[in-house]
Amino acid sequence: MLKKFTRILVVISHSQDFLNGVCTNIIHMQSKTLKIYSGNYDQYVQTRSELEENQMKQYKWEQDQIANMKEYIARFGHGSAKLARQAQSKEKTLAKMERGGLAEKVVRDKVLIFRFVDVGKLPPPVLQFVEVSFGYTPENLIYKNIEFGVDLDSRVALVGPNGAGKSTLLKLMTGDLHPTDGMVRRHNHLRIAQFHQHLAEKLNLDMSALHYMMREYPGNEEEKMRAAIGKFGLTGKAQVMPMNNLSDGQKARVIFAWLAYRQPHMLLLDEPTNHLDIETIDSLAEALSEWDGGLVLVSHDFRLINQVAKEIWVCENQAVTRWGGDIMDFKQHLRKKAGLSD
Ligand SMILES: Nc1ncnc2c1ncn2[C@@H]1O[C@H](COP(=O)(O)OP(=O)(O)OP(=O)(O)O)[C@@H](O)[C@H]1O
Repeated sequence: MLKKFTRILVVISHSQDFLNGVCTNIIHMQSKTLKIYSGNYDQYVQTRSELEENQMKQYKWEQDQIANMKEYIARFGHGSAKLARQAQSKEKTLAKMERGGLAEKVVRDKVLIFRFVDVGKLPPPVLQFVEVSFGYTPENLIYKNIEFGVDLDSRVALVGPNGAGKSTLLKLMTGDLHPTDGMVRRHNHLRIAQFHQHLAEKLNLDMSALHYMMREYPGNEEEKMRAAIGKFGLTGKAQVMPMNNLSDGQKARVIFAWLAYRQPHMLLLDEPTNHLDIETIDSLAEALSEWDGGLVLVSHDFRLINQVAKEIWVCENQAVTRWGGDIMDFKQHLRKKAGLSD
């Protein structure tokens, strides 16, 4: 109904699905300024990410140039006549750049502080795939003879085409699926926690987040559970109202609190950002960067991958292959493959 509404409609909502359904413009408020993005919420996230990525590139480039010029001026400004002339010329270029306006560093409003509990170390090998083959049916193998290890200092992003087997690989890691051939070895004390979208379906939405956590982890004091949920940015009334009333992003935070309370050594995250806004994603990225456990991430969100992954593994053609560059190189590679220019 709201979609057919022809006059101006202003909506303030946490629900991204709702915003996607009814909005044709998104207004972003930050540092006392407003910026309008045309399109729905998903388009806003995409455009804002791209603009910020470009802004950061420009900022870094300009700052490098400025640092080089300043160094030159300091070193040669009082040198021989020729060098001093060059230094003067650089001084002029520098002044011109500054007059023209420099790119500002991208600054984010910090809205949430996520925190995972540090768990200490387990000696490697922590999780090992030994000549693993797997297929849901024997005649259709998704993986053939794959071998790799994941340890607590691993920060891996799994990428690859839809249906290549990324989620399947996570399930083989957790033991939800068993290899058709070969072996997955896990350290005896290894605790793995997996985040995936279907966990939200397991929440009892008539319960509050606090009630839910107390039922899941019985024998704990209320204060302790409140603190555990609070670490993921759900505070006050939001902890005690039925979860039915929470946004998808807030429900995701309950799930993160639930996972974190198990104090995993290793987190496997399958599309964790689907219902999260940019600021929440950044909080998650920061928490993951500060945490000392192992991480395997499946995500279409290249920004998140860029922030937290140290390695990119490509799942394709029944194999898992380490990508030589970073996720931006991989993005470039995909664009080239699809015949898209920069
Ligand atoms: N329970 C299942 N039974 C049979 N086939 C399955 C099952 N789960 C997944 N598949 C199939 O296995 C293949 C790999 O699926 P998987 O979900 O692991 O891929 P993915 O790389 O995670 O894909 P996406 O990026 O689309 O999420 C797909 O062809 C999928 O249809």
